[in-house]
Amino acid sequence: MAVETVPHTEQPDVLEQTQQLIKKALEHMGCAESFYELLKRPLRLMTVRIPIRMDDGSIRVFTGYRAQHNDAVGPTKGGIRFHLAVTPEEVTALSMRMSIQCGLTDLPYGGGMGGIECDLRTMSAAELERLSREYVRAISRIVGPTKDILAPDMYTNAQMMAWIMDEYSRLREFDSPGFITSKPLVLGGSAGRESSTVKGVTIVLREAAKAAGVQIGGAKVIVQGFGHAGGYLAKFLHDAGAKIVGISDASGALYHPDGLDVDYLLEKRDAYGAVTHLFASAISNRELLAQACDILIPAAIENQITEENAANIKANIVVEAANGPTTAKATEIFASRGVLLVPDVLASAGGVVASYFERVQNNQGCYWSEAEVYRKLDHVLVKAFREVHQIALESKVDMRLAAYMAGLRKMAEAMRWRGWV
Ligand SMILES: NC(=O)c1ccc[n+]([C@@H]2O[C@H](COP(=O)([O-])OP(=O)(O)OC[C@H]3O[C@@H](n4cnc5c(N)ncnc54)[C@H](O)[C@@H]3O)[C@@H](O)[C@H]2O)c1
Repeated sequence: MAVETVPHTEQPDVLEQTQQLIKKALEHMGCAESFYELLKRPLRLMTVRIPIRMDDGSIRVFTGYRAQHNDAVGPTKGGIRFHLAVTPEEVTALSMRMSIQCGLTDLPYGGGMGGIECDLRTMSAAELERLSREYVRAISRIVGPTKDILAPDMYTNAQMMAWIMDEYSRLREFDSPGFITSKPLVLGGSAGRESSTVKGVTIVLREAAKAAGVQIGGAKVIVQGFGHAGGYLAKFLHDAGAKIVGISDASGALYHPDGLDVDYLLEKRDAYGAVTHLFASAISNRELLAQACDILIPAAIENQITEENAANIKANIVVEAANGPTTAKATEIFASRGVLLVPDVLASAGGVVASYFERVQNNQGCYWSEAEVYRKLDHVLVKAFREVHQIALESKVDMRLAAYMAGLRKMAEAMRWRGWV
């Protein structure tokens, strides 16, 4: 029985938006049309059909993908998501964004991304293990520690990474920890990897505040979303002396100009990051975004800041902890108003940098402390932020376009040297 899939209408838009940004960035960089011709699609996109015997004895056929955007600089690298709405367009767009993240942080990688159409909630652990193992067998010809390095993404975790690494090592008949990152520590995982993405957000936020002349101590901050990312960021900023004047979750928002009690809210928050339903004074997310603050951190879902509300936002700095919270039109409005927008590709780049550190440690057989990982992460992200900011100032473009230009620079040069363009 084939797995049921649902249409995911947003996916082609994500691909189209990513392609448009790449095209615009290459034009600003003075690259010929041939660069875009190659970069508008992945070099390889593999589709696999995977028959799995389910616990009840029936066979179910799953569809999986692996996109490898560009390997001019080095092997591709990127996550795997297990989700019913995974499509080839989605993994294509995400592989392109991974290329940008690797490029702007100067990692020796291009972007990759994969996924399997499946609904984890309906599968047992044994079925998931069989699916993880068969997926890597199905794509084994095109992946490997020097070809394409895998990692977790939505709805995948360290256990699945361990199964995939184990299956790949069996296939190749040698232990291959550097083939996949975010493994359990005992299998060659890296200290600090789990918090590296959100830790990275705090590093670029600190740099953005410096660049905009805003002191974090005493700054008024609104955080949209109070889950893993939003809760961590609210706590980090609160401890750094900022005043968290607003937070929100899926059902509403809380705002107080004198600051909220973040520790109390974190204590009351449930496992889904929900807390505002406990308060009669809750307002809507839309109302929250229009309140006074110096720094706004969207850390929930996409398309929250649009051409309809961008002009009402009071913050001088907006840091996109979530993926795609600001539309292209809203990005333009921010740029025309002088709001410093730190785009998602830069704000969330800490994860792939820490994945790279994990692979370096696997190759060396020598492991670093969490403090060492964070020190190195700081160094890479400060450099990345400064480069992107400088490109934005020099080329008079917004930070999102500047991030794409920084992300494509090395890849474009490598393609030229290789004679691909
Ligand atoms: N988990 C991480 O380490 C991490 C790090 C950096 C960035 N991110 C990104 O941040 C975003 C959130 O991830 P997470 O891990 O915190 O998820 P999560 O599921 O832990 O939390 C999501 C939060 O957003 C809230 N939310 C959902 N819909 C909302 C809406 N319409 N309006 C306002 N709030 C809403 C939920 O109530 C919850 O508080 C994602 O885009 C993710 O990619 C996650």
